[in-house]
Amino acid sequence: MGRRKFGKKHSASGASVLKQDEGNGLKDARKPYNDIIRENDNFIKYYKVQKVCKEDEFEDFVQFLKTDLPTTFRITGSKGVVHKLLEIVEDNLIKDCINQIDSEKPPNIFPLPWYPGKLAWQMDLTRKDIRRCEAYYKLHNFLISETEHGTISRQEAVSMIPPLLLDVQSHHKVLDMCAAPGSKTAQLLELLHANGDPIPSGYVIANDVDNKRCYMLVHQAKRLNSPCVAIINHDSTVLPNLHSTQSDGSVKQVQFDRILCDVPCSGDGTLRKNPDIWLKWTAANGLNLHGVQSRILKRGAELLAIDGKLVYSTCSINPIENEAVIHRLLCESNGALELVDVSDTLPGLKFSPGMEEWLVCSRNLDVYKNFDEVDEKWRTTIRPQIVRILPHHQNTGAFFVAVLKKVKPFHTKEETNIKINDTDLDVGHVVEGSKKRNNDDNIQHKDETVWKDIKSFYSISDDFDSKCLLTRCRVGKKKNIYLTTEAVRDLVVTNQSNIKFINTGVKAFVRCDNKNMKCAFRIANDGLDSVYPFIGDNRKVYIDKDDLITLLLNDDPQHSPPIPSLSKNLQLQVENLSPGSCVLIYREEEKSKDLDPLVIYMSGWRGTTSLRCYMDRHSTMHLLRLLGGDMSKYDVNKFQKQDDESSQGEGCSEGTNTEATKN
Ligand SMILES: C[S@@+](CC[C@H](N)C(=O)[O-])C[C@H]1O[C@@H](n2cnc3c(N)ncnc32)[C@H](O)[C@@H]1O
Repeated sequence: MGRRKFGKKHSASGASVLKQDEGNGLKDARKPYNDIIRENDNFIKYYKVQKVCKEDEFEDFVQFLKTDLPTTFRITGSKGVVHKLLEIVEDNLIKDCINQIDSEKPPNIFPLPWYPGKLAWQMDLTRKDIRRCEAYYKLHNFLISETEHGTISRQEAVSMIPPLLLDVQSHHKVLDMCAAPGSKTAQLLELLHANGDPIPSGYVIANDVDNKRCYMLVHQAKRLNSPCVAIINHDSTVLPNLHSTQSDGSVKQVQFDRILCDVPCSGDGTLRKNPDIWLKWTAANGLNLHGVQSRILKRGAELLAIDGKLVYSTCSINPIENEAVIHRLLCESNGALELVDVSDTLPGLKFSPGMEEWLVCSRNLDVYKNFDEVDEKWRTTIRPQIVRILPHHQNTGAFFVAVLKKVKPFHTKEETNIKINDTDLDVGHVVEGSKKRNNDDNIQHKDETVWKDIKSFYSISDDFDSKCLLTRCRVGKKKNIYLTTEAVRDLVVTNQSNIKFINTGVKAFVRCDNKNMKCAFRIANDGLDSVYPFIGDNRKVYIDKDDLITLLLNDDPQHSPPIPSLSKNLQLQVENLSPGSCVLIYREEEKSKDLDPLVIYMSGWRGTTSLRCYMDRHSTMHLLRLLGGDMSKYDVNKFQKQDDESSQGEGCSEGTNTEATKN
């Protein structure tokens, strides 16, 4: 969910420009949010005449829109981690906030009733409350470090709904047509990995027309460490067909099992989060976007497999951007698409059914008085399987979701079934932009050597498909080696002449060129969950809680914990381990058969006399939090330590401690 930037053209989408002096005539919309007068007569008039909710609810609807949005977040990760984090939220975080607040009415913090497994939480606090109030500094630190680590996602409640309704399974081919900044892409990826499979056979292709915004997707994908994602940069209205190689070597057009069309919209459902929209709202915004929204949806329907599901969503309240778009496609599809009734899918979610009638108004709010004047396509009734969420239903933003199922072919373009030469990309490259791949035998040869060294040093099992390792450049020393899946690699290789791939793969190995190690690459934390099952026992070290906490508390690369300072068990394990990269494994003792134990894999380094783990600051905080270790060194109260704030920076990267390899 999201909306176009203020006053920004969206040329590629063909959508019109939102001008600064639109709306209620105020020229300078760049006011501090506090100073914005949350009123717009045209907005009120328009939605009254559209009968967007029952008459007796209208006042509530408007009042809720005028208040700030509560904060929400989702918990994600392996089952063991999720269970632990839930415990921390319920037992520590909430109590902490309540105890700290010097008020009779502490903030309400509760799990969203409709989100499965208590994994999404809402608190009646705005982002600003949390940032500015000292009592919430631990909560603020929690939100920042867990977000950066990838174990929570701060996402608006209503924006969590479309991926849930898509019902993604680990084998699904999923397309996210308008993906940036990527909160829903992240959720789709989580669902793909939900059954615990570190390398699912399905994938998510995340597309956005805006090249810069595609890099927001890169950041999201990096947080989640999935090898099953590729980011592409196209106008969805004319998204080229993608092809994949079949088992018989032929190449066939990809038909997606699941498609998300979270289209660009006027965004008036986000008024609580973006009050500047009050200043520039006009009825024209929705009208101008209807065309591009319809074209994106239609292209999505073309790319959908038979029996596949497509979710169309907007954060707009306007029926012209919502029901009218769905209605238009249903009319054109000649029975190929059906609306799916999702009204019972998320018990506990309050919503209104889709609108059955709507009006077309001009920019000046001239409503078509004589209904005969209105084109047929605007006025037919739509069945109410659609989910419409308004802010007063359950104190959220406003949102629109419709789920479509394809039951027979629709606008089929000729299916291509072409033979191509199988491109043998042993250690290939991550494609940046539309650069074409050219063969370079020398590099292939060198890469084979690199792979041989890695395979032998880590005793990597023969089941591991080294073709799925990619590098970013074809010439010179490779810095990082990325892991992708067979299916994603095939897509990159097969489509690189007509698809602009921005990024794919998760970092699996990092060059470290240390004279003490017999391999030039160390293991990266990012891809460890996927690579771990293939690593031999010779580089695995099992670590207990106390030793792990000792390692995590050490942040001085020049003085890593000396081996004799660690437990006897650990000393014995590393005694015969040659210097270099290793995997540290922590396994919590099983408390109950019903609960998955906490298991953590980390990239470690056995120095000549010391042992350490590679962890950035946020991941260190995350692990200490899970282990119940002393966090005082990192869980800084910025109100007491204002001067240190910049040095507590939020952008550390793995291996802040690159010097560690010298120990
Ligand atoms: C509502 S936002 C998507 C929010 C995103 N799904 C999320 O959950 O974070 C709409 C996105 O559509 C992109 N967009 C606009 N026109 C497009 C087009 N014709 N093709 C593809 N993407 C487009 C915009 O750049 C913007 O990032």
